Amino acid sequence: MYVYEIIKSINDGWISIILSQLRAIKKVSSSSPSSSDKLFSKEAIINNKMDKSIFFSLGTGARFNKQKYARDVELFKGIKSQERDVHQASSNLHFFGKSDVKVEQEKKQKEQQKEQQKKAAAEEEKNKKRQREEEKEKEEEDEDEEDNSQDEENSQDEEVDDEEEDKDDYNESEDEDEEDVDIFQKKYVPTKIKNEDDSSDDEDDDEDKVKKEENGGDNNSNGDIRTKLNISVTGTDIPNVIQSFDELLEEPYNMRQYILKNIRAAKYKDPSPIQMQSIPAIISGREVIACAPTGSGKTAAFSIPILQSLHEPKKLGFRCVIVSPTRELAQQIYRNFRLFSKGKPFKICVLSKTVSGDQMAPISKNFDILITTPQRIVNLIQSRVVKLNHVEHLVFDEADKLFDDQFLEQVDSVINACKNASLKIHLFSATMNVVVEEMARSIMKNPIKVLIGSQNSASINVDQKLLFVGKEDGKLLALRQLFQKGLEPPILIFVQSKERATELFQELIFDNINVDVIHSDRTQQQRDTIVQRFRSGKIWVLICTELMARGMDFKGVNYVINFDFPNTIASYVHRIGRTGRAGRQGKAITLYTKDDFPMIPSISNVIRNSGYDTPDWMQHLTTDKITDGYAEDSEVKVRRKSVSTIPANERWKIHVNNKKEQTRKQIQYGQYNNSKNNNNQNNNYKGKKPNNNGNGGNQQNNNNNKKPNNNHNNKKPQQQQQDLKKRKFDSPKK
Ligand SMILES: Nc1ncnc2c1ncn2[C@@H]1O[C@H](COP(=O)(O)OP(=O)(O)OP(=O)(O)O)[C@@H](O)[C@H]1O
Repeated sequence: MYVYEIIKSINDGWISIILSQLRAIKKVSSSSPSSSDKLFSKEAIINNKMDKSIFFSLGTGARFNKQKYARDVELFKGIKSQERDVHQASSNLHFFGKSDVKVEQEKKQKEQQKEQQKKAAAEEEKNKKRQREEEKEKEEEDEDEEDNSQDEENSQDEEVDDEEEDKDDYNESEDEDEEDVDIFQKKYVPTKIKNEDDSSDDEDDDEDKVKKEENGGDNNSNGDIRTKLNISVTGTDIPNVIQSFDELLEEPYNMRQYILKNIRAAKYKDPSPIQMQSIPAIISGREVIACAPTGSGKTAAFSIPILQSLHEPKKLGFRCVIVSPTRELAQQIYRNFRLFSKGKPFKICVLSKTVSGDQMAPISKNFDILITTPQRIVNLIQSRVVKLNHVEHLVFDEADKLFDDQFLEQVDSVINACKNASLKIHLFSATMNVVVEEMARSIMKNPIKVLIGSQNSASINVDQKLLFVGKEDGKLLALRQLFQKGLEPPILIFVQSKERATELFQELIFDNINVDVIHSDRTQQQRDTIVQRFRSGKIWVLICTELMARGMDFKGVNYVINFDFPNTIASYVHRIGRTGRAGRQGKAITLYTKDDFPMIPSISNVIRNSGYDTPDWMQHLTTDKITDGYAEDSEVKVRRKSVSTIPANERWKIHVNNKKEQTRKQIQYGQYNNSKNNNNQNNNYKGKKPNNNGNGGNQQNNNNNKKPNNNHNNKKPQQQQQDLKKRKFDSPKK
């Protein structure tokens, strides 16, 4: 061993070290005369007793006296060829020294090994912890079981009704997995393309700089992640982002096992950027203003941490209130809470018109979580049926809409009714404006603002196109042409008003399109049925108003068509956000006429900011009334000519003749019986390509069922016609 140290020392020219090594040899030799030999003996190597470090110490360029040490070389060669295991032992040894690269590789390998060992130990520790937690959970569950069965008996009809939908939720998640949808965080929001005239952008940038400074800069690893994923945060003492849901099991979050189990069951692999920052913030007891693109998982970003923070069901009365602008969205949020609270008997309720104050009064104390529209809760507050003294979390989903004039007074009443000193207020939306934010900040305590991407931007997953159709009459023609080219359902078509929705429905139903219409004049039951049928693929094309623009999470919508141009930028962003959700791709086509020119520059800007192209002239269009789409007076309401083209009775005749013709053709080609046998499949578009006959791929479907696919399905044609006329007559009352 010492011989090699000496060689190395010679090589390095360190005489003094040589002397000391020689002294050492002398010492060793005197104590054990043959020790030097032993070091290189076959046995020593076989038993791997040799101190390998000696070989590692020979660096590149060590001039080894091969002649002198030929014996050792031969010995090594011999051992390599003779002994397999020795071969292995000796393979770690580099007799003739190693290149720097090899040394480096060795080092890295060692480090990796160490790292792996460390990870394995950590993993083991984690598993142990998980096991302990699970055991604890099990004990808790056993305790809860008694409560649970009692709670089930008391639970609201609504909850039972929604059981079916809950199942759908899980199925939908599985679909998602099948498609292998990429997690959202891998996507990056493209760099904002600046409009020279857009001074507000510059202001935003300045503001961003200030925010980053407030946030202590982006120099740490958290800062890197935030920068990479376009997460901007403002506020003080901002908790770190989480990069996996598993991190929530650890300190300081100590997430309950059952929640994580539910997250896994929902097939959420990784948190989305808004979840990465909002979940730790809310669990840490902070108030949050969250602004993130449509379909980026905001609902889970508040429901998961709130469930963790509520800890256990308590019969104190509502401890969490979620306010949403529409009943449909409230139902959806309710399902989300149910999904993540499975296994814990939290009592969750959605307030609807059918739940009267009398019904609510005796049971309100049993509930933990309330999801409601503003008017419903205000009614109960005013009639003193519910008390909100114990509310710990108050969430305004679609906050900018709720803080709008339409709801502001009601929102104010709700805030005033929440008297708990430790109340936390949270605001969530894909769009936010300065006025709302300022208003909210005045009632919030040291909130953290989380912004994903740039404010008020459209989802980058939606391919957006603007389509000029000349005059109002051109819209229907353009729509029919689009259908003829083949649009893959499900499709959402947005129009400006209930009346226009009905008119368009009446046009399309006679084109044999599997279409239905939803707006606020339809009954609650009709609305529920339509939403469910659209979700399950029984309706392929859904005509709707702003009622469906915000929050609705219909998985897999392929197209959003803005038949009527949206009135505001926020409306545009939310409408087209019904597609391209959870990392999927979607398409949006917006029809426009000359009347819509005032909104073109700002919408064109939004499209460009999300990474899609628009013609240059749109940026420079000057009209009498250019708007920025956010100020109260900026809403552009265009008076539009009726959608209807021909009188209803004429349309009916055409429809009946078409039907007859189609049936005749099918019988002629022997398709009728075959398609009848496939009746069940026809209710679902999944896996089918649209045909090119202008009916959205539903010709067979309609024929087989012998009825149009709308809510008149079970009625006779004459009855349908009467209903249609009645509806047309009824609908103008707003
Ligand atoms: N971490 C995740 N992994 C996979 N899917 C997720 C994750 N978080 C949420 N989702 C799914 O993404 C979809 C959109 O979520 P959500 O409805 O909460 O979006 P949103 O941001 O509230 O959209 P909007 O602004 O339109 O209301 C849902 O189907 C939800 O199940």
